[in-house]
Amino acid sequence: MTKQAHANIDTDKYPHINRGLDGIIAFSSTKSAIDGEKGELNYAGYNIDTLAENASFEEVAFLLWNDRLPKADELEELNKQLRAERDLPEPVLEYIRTTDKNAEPMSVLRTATSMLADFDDEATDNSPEANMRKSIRMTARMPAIIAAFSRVRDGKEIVAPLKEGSIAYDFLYMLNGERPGEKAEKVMDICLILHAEHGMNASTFVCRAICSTESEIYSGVTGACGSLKGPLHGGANTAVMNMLLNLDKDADVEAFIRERLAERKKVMGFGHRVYRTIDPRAKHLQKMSKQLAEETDTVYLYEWSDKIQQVMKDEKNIDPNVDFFSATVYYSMGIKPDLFTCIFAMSRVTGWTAHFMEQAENNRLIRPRQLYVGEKNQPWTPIEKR
Ligand SMILES: CC(=O)SCCNC(=O)CCNC(=O)[C@H](O)C(C)(C)COP(=O)(O)OP(=O)(O)OC[C@H]1O[C@@H](n2cnc3c(N)ncnc32)[C@H](O)[C@@H]1OP(=O)(O)O
Ligand SMILES: O=C([O-])CC(=O)C(=O)O
Repeated sequence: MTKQAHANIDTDKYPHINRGLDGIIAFSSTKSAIDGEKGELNYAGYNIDTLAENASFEEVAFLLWNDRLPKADELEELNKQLRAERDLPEPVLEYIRTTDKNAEPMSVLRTATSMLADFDDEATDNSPEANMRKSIRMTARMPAIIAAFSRVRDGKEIVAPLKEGSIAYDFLYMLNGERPGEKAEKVMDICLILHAEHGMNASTFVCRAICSTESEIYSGVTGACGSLKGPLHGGANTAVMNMLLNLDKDADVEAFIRERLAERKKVMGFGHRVYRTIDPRAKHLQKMSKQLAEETDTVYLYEWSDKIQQVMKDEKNIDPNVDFFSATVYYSMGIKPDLFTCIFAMSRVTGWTAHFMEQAENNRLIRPRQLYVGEKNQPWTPIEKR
């Protein structure tokens, strides 16, 4: 009955209803520009290709938080702060040690990020200065949470951060218990750059909506984690890998995809609300996926991905998004599929916090309207007569 009420909406009478807020401009922002037709993405004035080729993730974080690139001493200072803040409070480590080993890593990341607020004296200080310090703290600590849970559930000791090098370097060190090579660090760094910011995506919208009530930044990031983990958003990278790993080695991938489409099922890692062509981030990830597959024994996964891309183009004219090739990149690096979305989050925290601070600077409560499609003023029926 309720479903029927939604289906019966007279769209001539209510032309302004916009399911999914598609195309609605709700904010102005200096953080990123997406040209969905051209397949172009800029972060605060810099093309993603330029950043992927030249920047470090830490430089991108500075750019998103300050709308300009850092000078050498500013980058050094930011790196110093990011390294100094990597330790987790003991109760957060204890939560990670004692939570269910089968918990979803994104749920653990969400809960532990929320807990960080309890051990931050500045948690409820909404001043721009405190928000910047908390953004740095969360960016520094989220990788430690992910790595710690990954080790604990595998029955291994938690590895403390080295507090050296880049976020990518220390994350891989904490995850694997050994210092990463230059190439692995570089690949991870580029992945973090590519995932840092993307306009008014669902999780960033959630973060801004939380900010708009004058709540605080840990709540914004916690809510954003909850939004990102859904399979229609950041959770798609895990879903892509699970789809590939569930196929038999001799599977007819083309037939598998055609069958899914015939059943009107979605193929994860494809399609986008804004892009009408290939996601510019996917191009970088595809290149890395191919190279890494050739260096490991996972060439078949790249070949499957390539085939899926062709079928999706032929059948639906739909292109890969950021989640499609990131899946095989992380897999080739030996990372477990259910950690992929966490890696997305440890990058996107920079975009979320940048938007939180931007919203706080120019705030208005976010509160759209709904069209009520139910009954009204019904007579009361006593419980025994219902
Ligand atoms: C980081 C990110 O969040 S990137 C997105 C990650 N999500 C995914 O990869 C999940 C798969 N993709 C999708 O579900 C969608 O493309 C979304 C959610 C990303 C965008 O959704 P919307 O803008 O609402 O588009 P919508 O879902 O209405 O799709 C429009 C049409 O394209 C089809 N379509 C879109 N994506 C796909 C897909 N991945 N596989 C098959 N068909 C698809 C839909 O079935 C629909 O077809 P129809 O008009 O015949 O019904
Ligand atoms: O913009 C979106 O809707 C989703 C996306 O690609 C992202 O958040 O990176």
